[in-house]
Amino acid sequence: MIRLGINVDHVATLRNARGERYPDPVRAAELALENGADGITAHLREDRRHIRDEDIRRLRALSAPLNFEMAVTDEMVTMACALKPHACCLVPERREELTTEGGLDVVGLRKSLAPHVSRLLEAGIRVSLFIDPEPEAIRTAAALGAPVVELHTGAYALGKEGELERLHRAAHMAAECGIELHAGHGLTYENVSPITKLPGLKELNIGHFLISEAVFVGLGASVRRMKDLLS
Ligand SMILES: CC(=O)[C@@H](O)[C@H](O)COP(=O)(O)O
Ligand SMILES: NCC(=O)COP(=O)(O)O
Repeated sequence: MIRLGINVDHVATLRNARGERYPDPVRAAELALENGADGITAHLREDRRHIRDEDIRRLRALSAPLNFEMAVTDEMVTMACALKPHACCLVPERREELTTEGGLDVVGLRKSLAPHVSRLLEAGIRVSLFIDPEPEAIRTAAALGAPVVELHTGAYALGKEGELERLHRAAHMAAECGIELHAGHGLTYENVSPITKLPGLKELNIGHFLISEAVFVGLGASVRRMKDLLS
């Protein structure tokens, strides 16, 4: 069974558009969980463009697993070690990016990543590295002691040639390295099914499309339909 993590970032985007207190990402998380979500993902960006610190604290108070997405900085690692979410997913961030454009450069940043990964693991937090589907990145993630990798499916979602095959090769490498396989970014009802066929896939994190779909059908229905596609 593939677990479904619902990313509530863009509920916060809508809230922040007017500086109001609604729609509340925590209420969205509760509704998603009532409708089949297995966990909640939220990305506290350094620029706080959507999820804010208080959102993360309130999401952590829910009984469901929180996958805290964050950049690899002292600020975020310290916050994560204090909050102790179920999981942290380490992602790259560039201020000017519209959305997460690529995976974390675990090969190039291996030396600087190592102490942060160790610190999070020592705090009892499951560490996931958000990477492009590259064999060397997976081997490096395993060498860093990360128990999970989340493959960036953005290029696949944009229809880039050969991406699904690339993801399959990466999935086989993750199995060889004994590292748990997750995936996410840009997934929709239309493109998710081939991703569910990745060998060993345990979790998908999906947000933007489902929050967008919720505008028309409601969040409960939006989540339930995706959950059905994963079963
Ligand atoms: C890491 C990832 O793919 C998602 O969390 C994505 O970053 C959502 O946040 P943005 O929409 O701000 O990119
Ligand atoms: N890590 C992927 C995620 O959390 C959600 O990405 P998206 O579905 O909002 O593109």
